[in-house]
Amino acid sequence: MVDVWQTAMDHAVGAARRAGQVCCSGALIRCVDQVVREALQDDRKVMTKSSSVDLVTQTDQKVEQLIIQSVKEKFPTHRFIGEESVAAGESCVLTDAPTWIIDPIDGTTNFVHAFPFVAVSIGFSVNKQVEFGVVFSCLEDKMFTARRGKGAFCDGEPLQVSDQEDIKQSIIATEFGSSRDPEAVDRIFSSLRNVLCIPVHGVRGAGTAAINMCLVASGCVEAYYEIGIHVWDIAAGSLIVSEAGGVLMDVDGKDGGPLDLMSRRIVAANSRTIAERIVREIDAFGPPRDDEPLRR
Ligand SMILES: O=P(O)(O)OC(CO)CO
Ligand SMILES: [Mg+2]
Ligand SMILES: [Mg+2]
Repeated sequence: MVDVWQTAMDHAVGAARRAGQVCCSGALIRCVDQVVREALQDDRKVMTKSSSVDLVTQTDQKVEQLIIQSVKEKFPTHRFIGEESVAAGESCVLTDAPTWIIDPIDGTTNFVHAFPFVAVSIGFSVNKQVEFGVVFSCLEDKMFTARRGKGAFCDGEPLQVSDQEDIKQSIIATEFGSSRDPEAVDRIFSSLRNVLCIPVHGVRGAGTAAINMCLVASGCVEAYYEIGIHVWDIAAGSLIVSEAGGVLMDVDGKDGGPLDLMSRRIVAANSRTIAERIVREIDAFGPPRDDEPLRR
C-alpha cells in the first residue's frame, strides 16, 4: 500500500533538524563565558504570554516561521496549528484537513535558562488522527519519530516502553506547569503528593512535555502526566508513546477516558494498569480547552 504521508514525514524530520540547529546555537551560546554580553542581550528578548512565567523568545517565533514556510512551499494546501501563531491570534481548531501541529521550542523556560533539554515537536494529523510525530531533542541530538501503525524510533532504533507493571517500582514524569493560580497549584501539589506517596521510586521532569513523552517511549520512565499542556506539546509525543507500545488517556473518571488532544490533560504510560492508577491519584481540573474560542 502506498504510504501517502511518508514524504511529509521526511520533510518534518528535515525541518525539525534544521530548526533544532537554530535552537541549539541560541541555547548553547548562553553557556559560553566570553559571550556574556550577547547572552544579556538575549535576556532582553525574553517576552511573556499568558502569564509572567509563560515565556517566549524571538527564537521560538523565528523557528516556527521557518518550519511553516518550508512546509507551505511543499504542501501549500495543508493547515497549521503552531504555538506562536496561536499566541499571535491564529485559530486553534483541529479539523479533518491535513494539519501540522508545531511546537517550535518545547521547553522555552529551559532554553532561556540554558537548562539543557529542549525539543522541536512536529505532529501531523489527518481526520483528527495523528499520522506521524517527530520530536528532535536538540541538545541530546536525538531524533524521535513515529508513523501511525509503523512503530516508534530514536535515530532509527525501535523504541519500546518499559514492561514494569508495578507502579511502586516506577519513575513517573510530570511538570508543575506555567499556571500560578493558587487553586491550580494546590491541585498540582495534591496530585504530586498522592503519586509520590503510592509510593513510587521517584518523580522527574525534563521541563519539556515532548521529551518527557519520549522518555516514556524509551522505557526510562513508566509514565508522564500533566494538566495544562497544549495540543502542540503532545501531538507528536503521543504517537511516539503509543507506537512504542504505551497507552494514552485523559484524566476523567476511573479509566481516564480517551485522550483528547485539545483537553490540555494527558496521562501517557507504559501500561493501562499504571495509567489508570495515576488517573485515580490525580486531583483533576479542566483548564480552558485549546479549541475554546475565548480562552485567551
Ligand atoms: O516550552 P513550551 O513550548 O511553552 O511548553 C511547555 C509546556 O507548555 C513545556 O512542555
Ligand atoms: Mg511546548
Ligand atoms: Mg514551545
